[in-house]
Amino acid sequence: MPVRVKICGIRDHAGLDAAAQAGADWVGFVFFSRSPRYVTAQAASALARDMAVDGPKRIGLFVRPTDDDIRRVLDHVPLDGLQIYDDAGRIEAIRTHSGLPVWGAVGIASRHDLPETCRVDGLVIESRAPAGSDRPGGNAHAFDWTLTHGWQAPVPWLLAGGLNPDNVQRAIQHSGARAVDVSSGVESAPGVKSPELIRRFVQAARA
Ligand SMILES: O=C(O)c1ccccc1N[C@@H]1O[C@H](COP(=O)(O)O)[C@@H](O)[C@H]1O
Repeated sequence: MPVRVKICGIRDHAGLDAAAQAGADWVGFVFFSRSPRYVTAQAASALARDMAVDGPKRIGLFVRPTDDDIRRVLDHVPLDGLQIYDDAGRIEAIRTHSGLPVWGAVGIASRHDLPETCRVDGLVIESRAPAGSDRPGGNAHAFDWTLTHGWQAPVPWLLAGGLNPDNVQRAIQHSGARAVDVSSGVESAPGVKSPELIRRFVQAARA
């Protein structure tokens, strides 16, 4: 099974088309207004509705959302799953209410942060946000990939944080990840996806 790839922070058709043509498994839409990758529900709807049924699955990323925040987006955008930054109990509740597959994001500083049990559909394992950052992810910040080596993950997981076309293969080898997630590392400027970097990233992850 090839390594699976998520391209997060899609904001325009150029990025979306590049991700789909490169064969990405998932694309992410960021519904967090402090992010340079923020998209409104209306903008994401225009992108998501044009996607082929056999193309990448559509993941909505939320940071500490209320149920209404999620409902307002789902009223417009046909999402296939949610990526949530919140505490474990709240993420499980969102899974119950939304009826969609839910991935919980977990910031890792040491091996002790890796969950041994959970009640979600997947985990996004990434570095803790650096001090002073106003967002919990999307900081182009990597952690020690060997921390996940040999971890008995309770559910499928993605490796994220600071990945790019030049380091993704090393990251896969050191971490043992079978799925990877990237945002900053495939951009020419914050929030601007580069079709060329997207192509190179997917190719490198699957090499
Ligand atoms: O991309 C963002 O701006 C963002 C904002 C808030 C939470 C998460 C965010 N992005 C996610 O963070 C990881 C790693 O991103 P990067 O490759 O280091 O930029 C990834 O899951 C993004 O989807």
